[in-house]
Amino acid sequence: MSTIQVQDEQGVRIITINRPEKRNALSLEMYTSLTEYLIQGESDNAIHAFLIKGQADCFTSGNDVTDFLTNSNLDAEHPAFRFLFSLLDLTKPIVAAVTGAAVGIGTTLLLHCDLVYAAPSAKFQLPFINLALVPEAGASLLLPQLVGLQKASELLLLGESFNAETAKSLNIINEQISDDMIFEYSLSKAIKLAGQPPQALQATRALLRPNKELVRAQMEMELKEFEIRLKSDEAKMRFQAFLKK
Ligand SMILES: C/C=C/C(=O)SCCNC(=O)CCNC(=O)[C@H](O)C(C)(C)COP(=O)(O)OP(=O)(O)OC[C@H]1O[C@@H](n2cnc3c(N)ncnc32)[C@H](O)[C@@H]1OP(=O)(O)O
Repeated sequence: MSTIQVQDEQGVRIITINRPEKRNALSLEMYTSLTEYLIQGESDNAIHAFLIKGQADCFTSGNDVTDFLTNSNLDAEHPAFRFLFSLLDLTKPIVAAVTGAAVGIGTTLLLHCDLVYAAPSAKFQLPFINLALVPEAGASLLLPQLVGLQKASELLLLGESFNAETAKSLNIINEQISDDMIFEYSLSKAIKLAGQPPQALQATRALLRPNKELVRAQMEMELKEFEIRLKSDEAKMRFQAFLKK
C-alpha cells in the first residue's frame, strides 16, 4: 500500500497520508510524492481544489526523525522544503482534515491551507524547540500574524501540544467537526470550493495572500537556520533520545 494515496473526486484531489505504523511520519519519498501530486493537480484543468488528510487516528507526526539524523544537508531542493515551497506556490485552494496527531510540519502546513477542519481527537504541536530546531513553512511569520506575537511565542518557545478547541480559539482551524463526520464534511467543503468559478476562486485566494513573497523570504531564512540547527549536537541528541524511546 502506498504511503501517499491519491484519488480525484468531483474536481477535488484527495491526498491521504498513509504510514500508520510510524504515525504518518513523512519520509523523503513521501514528501516527493506529495509535491508531485500537488504539482500535477495544479496543472490539471479537471482539479479545482485539494483535500489533505491522514487516517482516522493520525494526521501526521511530522518529519521522519530518522531522516533528520541521516540527511542534514538542506537546500530548497530538499524534498521537505520542495514540498513547502510547492504549497506556497499553489494557486488552487487546499482543505485540511485533521484527526489525531498533527506535529511539526503537520501543524505548520495548515498555515498554507484555506480551510482547516479538526476533530476532537486532533492534537497539534510545534515541537521544533524541543528538538533544538527552528520553525519552518514560514511559521515564524505566519503564526504571529494569525495568533499574535505572545501566543506564537508560547507555541514555538514552549513547544507544548494543544487541542482542537484551542486551535479554534486561535483561528488555526475553521471549525471542530466530530471524528465520525470530519472526512465527509471536509470533502463536501472541498467539492463546494471546486464548484466555484475557478478564475475568481484563484484570484480571490491570491488577494487573500498579498505577502506571499515575504513568506517566501522568511521560509528561505528559516531553511538556512534549520540546516544549522539540524547539524548541531544538541539537535542530534534530541533525535536520538526520541528514537531510543
Ligand atoms: C521539516 C519538518 C519538521 C518537523 O516536522 S519537526 C517534528 C518531528 N516530529 C516529532 O518530533 C514527533 C515525534 N512523534 C511523537 O511525538 C509521537 O510519536 C506522537 C505524539 C506523534 C504519537 O505518539 P504515540 O501514539 O505514543 O506513538 P509512538 O509510540 O511515539 O510512535 C509509534 C511509532 O512511530 C514512530 N514515530 C512516530 N513519530 C515519528 C517521527 N516523526 N519520525 C519517525 N518515527 C516516528 C515511533 O518511533 C514508533 O515507532 P516504533 O513502533 O518502531 O517504536
